[in-house]
Amino acid sequence: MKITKLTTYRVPPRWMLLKIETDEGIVGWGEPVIEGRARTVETAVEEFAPLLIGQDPARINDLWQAMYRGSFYRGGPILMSAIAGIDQALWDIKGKTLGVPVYELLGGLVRDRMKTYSWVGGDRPADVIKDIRRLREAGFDTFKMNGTEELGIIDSAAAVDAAVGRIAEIRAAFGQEIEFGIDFHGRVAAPMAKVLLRALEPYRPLFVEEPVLAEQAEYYARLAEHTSIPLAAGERMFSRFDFKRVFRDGGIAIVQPDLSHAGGITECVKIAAMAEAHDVALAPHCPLGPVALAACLQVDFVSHNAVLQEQSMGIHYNRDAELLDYVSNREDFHIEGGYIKPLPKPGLGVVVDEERVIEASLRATDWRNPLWRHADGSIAEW
Ligand SMILES: O=C(O)C(=O)C[C@@H](O)[C@H](O)CO
Ligand SMILES: [Mg+2]
Repeated sequence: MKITKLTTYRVPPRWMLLKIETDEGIVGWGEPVIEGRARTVETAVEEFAPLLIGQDPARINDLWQAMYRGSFYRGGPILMSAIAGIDQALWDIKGKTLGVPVYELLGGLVRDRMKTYSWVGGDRPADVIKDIRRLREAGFDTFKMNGTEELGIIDSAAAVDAAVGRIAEIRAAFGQEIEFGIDFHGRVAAPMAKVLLRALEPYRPLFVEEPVLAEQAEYYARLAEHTSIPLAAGERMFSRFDFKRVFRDGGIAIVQPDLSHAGGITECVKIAAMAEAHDVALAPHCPLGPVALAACLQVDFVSHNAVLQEQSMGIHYNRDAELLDYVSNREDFHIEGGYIKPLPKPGLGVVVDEERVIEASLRATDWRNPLWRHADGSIAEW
């Protein structure tokens, strides 16, 4: 079998889907995208195409190494997202060729269902109580929200109290009937992370995510000494080589590689195994589309240390398209009581409605994350 064509489709709300065709008619789908840089990743995919056209899609490991090591300048969000989507599509082709889901090719299931969580509140964490109530009716009991609005490197007691007060309200409203992660989203600098973590302790969040920016990873171990709250990170790390420093230095209890940013299934199963060796849990990051989620689930179902799966149903980014809009086999993505079952179909397990993708690609917009500024006019982390 030979790879014959790569086609990318940028689609609302902010995703990009990749179709890889072969000379035997089997097609694989991937989701190579970095939110806010879809066109840049699209160019990176186009630049990898000459390396792939004419090659045997079954040789995923060799093609992965050729894309990664064939780039003298390597790693980082753009190239690793391009490789991720291509890798996903190659695994999709392999599974479809052999007539089995990818998890069967990775040693089979380690669990019968996977726990998922939903986002509540928006960029500025408002209305979380209302959102939790609505999603609890849909059977969810685990949630994630932004922990703060803009926050200064050093900020006021009032800003801390506003952040903590929201969490206190949640516990007052729902007690221990729900669990939730708090995403600091890189908005919190190390000095304030200590203050906030200490103030949030009484409310026992399931985890605090990106307690500081990924480029401040050396603080994870120090912050972990300072709090019992499990710390999570990973969406802005892009390969084993980024994660190995986190495992070496410690401090992170949950790693959250993004299957569409960190080199795809081939790389993320290795990151998952590294995490297991360090007694670190896996909770893949996935605020993206259905192909990314399907790739996450393939890794979740073969990873002993997988504990939680993010999915974007109802997330505040999905303005003009929802998670399953481009999927024909929506029933396979049914979430019951917050759990999802293994996707039964061959390959990644997602049947892409190509007509809807093509139609939607005609109205794709260039999503960009907002640029926030503090009251003094200086740039604020979003
Ligand atoms: O889902 C998460 O954990 C996030 O932090 C959302 C963020 O990743 C946005 O997708 C960036 O555009
Ligand atoms: Mg996050």
